[in-house]
Amino acid sequence: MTKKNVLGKESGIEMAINMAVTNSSIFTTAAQKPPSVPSGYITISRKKLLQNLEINGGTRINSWVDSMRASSPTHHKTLGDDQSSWMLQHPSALDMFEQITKASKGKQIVMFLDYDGTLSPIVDDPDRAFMSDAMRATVRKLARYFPTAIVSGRCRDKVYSFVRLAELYYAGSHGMDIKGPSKGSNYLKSAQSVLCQPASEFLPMIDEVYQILVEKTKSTPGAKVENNKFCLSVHFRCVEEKSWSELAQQVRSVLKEYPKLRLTQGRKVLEIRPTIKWDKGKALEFLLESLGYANCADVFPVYIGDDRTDEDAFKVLRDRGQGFGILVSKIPKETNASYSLQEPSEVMDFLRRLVEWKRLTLRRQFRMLRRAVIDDGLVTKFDKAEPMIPVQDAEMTCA
Ligand SMILES: O=P(O)(O)OC[C@H]1O[C@H](O[C@H]2O[C@H](CO)[C@@H](O)[C@H](O)[C@H]2O)[C@H](O)[C@@H](O)[C@@H]1O
Repeated sequence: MTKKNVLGKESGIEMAINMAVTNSSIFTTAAQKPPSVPSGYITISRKKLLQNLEINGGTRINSWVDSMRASSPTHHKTLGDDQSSWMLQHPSALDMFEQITKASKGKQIVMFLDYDGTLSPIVDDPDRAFMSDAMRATVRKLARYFPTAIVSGRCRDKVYSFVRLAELYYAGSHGMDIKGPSKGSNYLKSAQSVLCQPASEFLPMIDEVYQILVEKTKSTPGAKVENNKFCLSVHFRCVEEKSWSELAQQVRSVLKEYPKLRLTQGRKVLEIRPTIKWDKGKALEFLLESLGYANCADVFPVYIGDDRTDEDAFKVLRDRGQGFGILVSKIPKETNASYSLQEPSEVMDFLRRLVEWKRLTLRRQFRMLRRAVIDDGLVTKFDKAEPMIPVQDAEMTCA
């Protein structure tokens, strides 16, 4: 039933079905359509797709499991035609750097960064997904130049314990737990207290389901249930592939008793979350609004992420026609992102280039301003003031 393409990955049909399982509201209008799928992929009508989903729970489980299998980069070694075609549609953000900065000209860039697989490499143990010191230093510099938010499926406290930068915005639990910087934000001071928890009423239910799932899955070697406060993750990464269907079935059977919870899929993980209409895309909109960019044409949001759950944010940007998404992936995936990066090390390169570009741009602007002041004969006043203004802050004001 599963049609593999030349890279041995899931076919267009399977991708489409899996995406629909994750978010059935996707692709409802022509305007929301993602870029057309690369040649060699097969498309399927929405009606047919929904029929496929209705067949039975088993089909759904199989498609999750097949998709998890397919998403392992170790299965894909060659750069075939499909990959080249996909790269044409989603070129490397590093190769397109100049075009990207040109498009942002005169606008305020706001950065949104997913954590796992974007800032930190994917590892077997979710408790040891540390980001490197070099990445931390890069993100710290980034936040000096642009408002920066971490948007993660993890519990907010947990992702903070990995990132440890108090000057950032954090949206944990797939955006269901948002908080502004606790120190040193150069941007909207009142946003420091921003707090958004649209799923608070689900806390007792999530805790209850966590206990049940821990109990239910403990007979499956390698299975791990992670409590992300407003959502849960059931990890498959260390479970033998032959046990994946059974584990997925166990999770599904628990969820049957909780119609107010839904299942979505990540990288070798099934995620349980409230059925509320809230996701990383909504979190992005909420943060833009909190920063004062709700109806602003002069904002340029950039979202970098590697996961299906990041697609909600990519789609928001595509629909708004503002900024763009960057998908971190070594393999072609159906996506609403415009550009791609292969792995966290490329993300770091991209962020460093962005910092350097902004630093040089601001220095140039600062020099021009200084020249203008000198030309206007205000040199004495200006020269007195200069040492009082740290270059960083002086640069910020003319951004
Ligand atoms: O939104 P994110 O920040 O990308 O969080 C999504 C999930 O990330 C974590 O799981 C993933 O990374 C683990 C560590 O590298 C890996 O072992 C696992 O297989 C991946 O799915 C996190 O543990 C989950 O709770 C998040 O939902």
